[in-house]
Amino acid sequence: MKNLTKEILTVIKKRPANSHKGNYGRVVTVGGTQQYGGAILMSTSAAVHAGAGLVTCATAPENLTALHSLVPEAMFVDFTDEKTVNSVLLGANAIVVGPGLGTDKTSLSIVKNVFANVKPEQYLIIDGSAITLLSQENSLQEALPNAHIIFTPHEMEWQRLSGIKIAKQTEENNRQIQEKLNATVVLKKHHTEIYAPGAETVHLPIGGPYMSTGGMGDTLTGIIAGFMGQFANQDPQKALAAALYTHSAIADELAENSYVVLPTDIIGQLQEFMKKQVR
Ligand SMILES: NC(=O)C1=CN([C@@H]2O[C@H](COP(=O)(O)OP(=O)(O)OC[C@H]3O[C@@H](n4cnc5c(N)ncnc54)[C@H](O)[C@@H]3O)[C@@H](O)[C@H]2O)[C@@H](O)CC1
Ligand SMILES: Nc1ncnc2c1ncn2[C@@H]1O[C@H](COP(=O)(O)OP(=O)(O)O)[C@@H](O)[C@H]1O
Ligand SMILES: [Mg+2]
Repeated sequence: MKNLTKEILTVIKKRPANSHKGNYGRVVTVGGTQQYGGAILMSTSAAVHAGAGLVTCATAPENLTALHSLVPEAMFVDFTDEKTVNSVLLGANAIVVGPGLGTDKTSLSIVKNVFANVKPEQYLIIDGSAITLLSQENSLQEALPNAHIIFTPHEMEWQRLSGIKIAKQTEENNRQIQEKLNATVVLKKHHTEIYAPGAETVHLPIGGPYMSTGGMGDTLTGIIAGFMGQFANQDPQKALAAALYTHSAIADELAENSYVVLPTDIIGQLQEFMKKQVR
C-alpha cells in the first residue's frame, strides 16, 4: 500500500489569467432532507470554497433560505423537481449524491433519477444515504450508471455495501469488491484508503480523532467534487488523492491549536491552504 505524501498537493495549480468560471468545474450536489439539511449545505459550501466554478445544490425546499444565507454563490433546485434537476445534471462535471439524503421512497427515486441521467464522462461521488440505499435496493444496484464513480463510504457504510464486516476489511477483501463494483472506493476511517481501478492502493497517513464530528465526510464530498471539476484533467486519481490530503492536512494544522476541528472550520481554511500550495 502506497503512502500519500504532501507532494500530491502539486496537483493544485496557479490559475491562468485568461480563464473564467466555466473552466473550473460545474458541480451539482444532491441531498439534504429537512432533517439532514446541514449535510448537503456543508458539501455545497466545501465545493464552492475549494474553487468549483459553478455549484448547484439540489435539496429539499426547506433548505433554500439556509443555503442562500450560508453560501449565496450556490444555486438551488428542488431535488424532487426531476425536470430541473436533469437540466442541471446535463452540464455537470462532478455530481455528489447522498449527503443527508435519507433513505425513504423519495430519497430512492432521487438517486434513481440521478443514476438514469449521469453521463460516462462525469464524476459521480456516491456518499452517505445513497450508499445505504444502494446496499438495500437491488433495483438501484442494477441501475448503477456508466460513469467515473467514486464511492466514499465510512467503515459501516462499506460493510453494508460490500458485505465485509469491519473487522474483515483487509486490503485483499476490499479490493475484490471494489473490482466487482468497477469503481473507485474511498474507504474513510483513521488513515483512509483509496482503491482505484488498475492502481496501487493508497493510504492517507494524516488526519486524526479531532475530525470525528458529524459532517466531516459530507464536507469531504464537496472538496472532492471541487477538485475533480478543476484538476481531474491532469490526472483524476491524483486529483482525488489531493482532495483527501487537503481535507486532512487542514484538520492537522488546525488541531495544533484546537481540541476538535469542525467541518466548517476546514471549509473556512480551504482558500488559504490552496493558495499556500501555489506560491
Ligand atoms: N448535519 C447533518 O445533517 C449530518 C447528516 N449526516 C447524514 O446522515 C446520514 C446518515 O449517516 P451516518 O454516517 O450518520 O449514519 P450511519 O448509520 O450510516 O453510520 C453511522 C454509524 O456507523 C458507525 N461507524 C463505524 N465505523 C465508522 C467510521 N469509520 N466512521 C463513521 N462511522 C462509523 C458509527 O458508530 C455510527 O453510529 C448520511 O446521509 C449523512 O450524510 C451525517 O453526516 C451527520 C451530520
Ligand atoms: N479518528 C480519525 N482519524 C482520521 N480521520 C478521521 C477520524 N475520524 C473521522 N475522520 C474522517 O472524517 C470523515 C468522516 O466521514 P463520515 O463518517 O462520512 O462523516 P459524516 O457522514 O458525519 O459527514 C472521514 O473523512 C474520516 O476519515
Ligand atoms: Mg458520511
